[in-house]
Amino acid sequence: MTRIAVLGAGKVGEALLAGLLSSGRSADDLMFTERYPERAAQLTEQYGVSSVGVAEAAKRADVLVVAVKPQDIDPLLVELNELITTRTLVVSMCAGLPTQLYERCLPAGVPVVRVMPNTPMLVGEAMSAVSAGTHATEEHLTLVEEMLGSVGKVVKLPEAQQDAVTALSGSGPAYFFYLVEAMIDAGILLGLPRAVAEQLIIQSAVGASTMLARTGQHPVTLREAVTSPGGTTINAIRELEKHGVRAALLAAIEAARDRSVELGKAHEED
Ligand SMILES: NC(=O)C1=CN([C@@H]2O[C@H](COP(=O)(O)OP(=O)(O)OC[C@H]3O[C@@H](n4cnc5c(N)ncnc54)[C@H](O)[C@@H]3O)[C@@H](O)[C@H]2O)C=CC1
Ligand SMILES: O=C(O)[C@@H]1CCC=N1
Repeated sequence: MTRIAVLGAGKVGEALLAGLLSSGRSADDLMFTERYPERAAQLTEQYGVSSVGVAEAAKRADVLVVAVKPQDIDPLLVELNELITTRTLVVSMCAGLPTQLYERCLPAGVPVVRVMPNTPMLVGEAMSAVSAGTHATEEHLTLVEEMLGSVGKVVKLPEAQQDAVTALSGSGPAYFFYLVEAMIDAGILLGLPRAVAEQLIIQSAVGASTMLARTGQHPVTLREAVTSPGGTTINAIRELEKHGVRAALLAAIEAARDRSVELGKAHEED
């Protein structure tokens, strides 16, 4: 079995480890590095996966999944440059960072695959997009697609689209959580107990997303089915339009895309 090391076991690193374990992968084939020893000990206790140093990860793993913040990448690349060969596949999950950065800083010919996952990986419902770097072969891509396919859905896209993907599905869960949070507040405004408002909205979100995933119907059709002539929903829709919610989402996602581009530019060669 392919041995995978996650470098940086924060929110995404943990989601990947948890998702891979739930999909049936053995803890013996997984390892992680983590800068904070307390965090490392807690994850080992919870998941039974070993915490290792970066040198051991580079020596033992076939795939190194980089899941540190983009701002923390430089010292890690300096370390890895001394430790890896072209036999190791490097998978970057970092927002904005191009495969070219890795190819420039690591030994010549190292295969790199850029991935943008999202946190529902934790529950096997990730949406991930993968793009091959210069030296990544079809076999490398297949390996990464299999790994991510066990924790959700995967699409293969040109790397030029990764900043848009990051804004859309990488950050996407946050937008849904934000909407849920705001709708629970509306329940409070209408005088419902918080626990009741939470239950009503969370189950409505689960129901709506299951319909989207299972019926194959367009969101407009599903929304129209809830919007009765002279009924309640259309009054709410009028307010959403009046407050520019659609335009706000377009602008918000564009701003996220711009930030992803900016994170990549911060690592361009001088
Ligand atoms: N949080 C999210 O929803 C998503 C995040 N990403 C990307 O995933 C990466 C990680 O994000 P998060 O998990 O949210 O960040 P995080 O801050 O929760 O996790 C990063 C972890 O890396 C550790 N770390 C940093 N440098 C290290 C080093 N040299 N050696 C070992 N451990 C090190 C930190 O202690 C921390 O636990 C980022 O690059 C982000 O752009 C991608 C998709 C979604
Ligand atoms: O906010 C961020 O930078 C990361 C990348 C995609 C989702 N979270």
